[in-house]
Amino acid sequence: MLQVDNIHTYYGDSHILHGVSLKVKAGQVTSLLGRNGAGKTTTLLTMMGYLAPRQGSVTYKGQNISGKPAHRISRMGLGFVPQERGVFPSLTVEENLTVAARPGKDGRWTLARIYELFPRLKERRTNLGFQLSGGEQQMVSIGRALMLNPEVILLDEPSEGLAPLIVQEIVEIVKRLRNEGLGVLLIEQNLGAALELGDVHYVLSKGQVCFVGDSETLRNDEAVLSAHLSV
Ligand SMILES: Nc1ncnc2c1ncn2[C@@H]1O[C@H](COP(=O)(O)OP(=O)(O)OP(=O)(O)O)[C@@H](O)[C@H]1O
Repeated sequence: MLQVDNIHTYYGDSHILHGVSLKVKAGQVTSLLGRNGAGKTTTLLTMMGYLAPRQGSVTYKGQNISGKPAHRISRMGLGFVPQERGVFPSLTVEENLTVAARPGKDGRWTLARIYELFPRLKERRTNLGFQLSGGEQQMVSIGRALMLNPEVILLDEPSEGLAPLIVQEIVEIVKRLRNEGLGVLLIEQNLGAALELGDVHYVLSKGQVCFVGDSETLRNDEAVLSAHLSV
């Protein structure tokens, strides 16, 4: 569905991604792991069109999307939940959710369905962005991406800084999205959550993929766990 082939991405003269390739399939969670600075966020930003790869390509449903502007890529069906969450502080929860909403082909995600997925957001729908907890902000950020009716959703460290109970809530939400047939690409520092969720894991090191495999294979690969995942 979404495929990255041999991308090389730079920040100015700094060569960050050295030939990263990966695939995101519908109805699966693809996890992207690796130490700080390994290139995970850079990979997502390249896929979403915020950075243009100097070499290689990003293909979505057979179409080369590398170098297309981010707003067009998002309109094609790629939802993005950035690490910094991007909640507008002076808008209400409901305004944050609807500000960029757009019906998809089958208009599946509506405000009512987002509130069913996140009952807490319904309770807080008139609260302003700056009044929300970290977990609630993360829910708004995921809900807002869903309101664009994506077929693939890219999540950059959704559990970062959240209490364990909220992390578990986010894990359950990601499972539901996968079960609804979305393709999910997940950057996750919480290895337990990543192992629970990931159908396939890619481990990045210095801008290159150094491991691809399922949770069981990763759990048993002590060399990769200790060298690249601080376990
Ligand atoms: N705007 C930028 N300008 C220059 N270098 C950058 C920029 N953003 C990131 N980098 C560098 O690119 C490398 C990869 O960063 P990236 O954010 O992709 O890593 P990451 O694996 O997502 O790690 P983290 O968990 O810290 O976000 C790092 O060495 C980082 O210092």
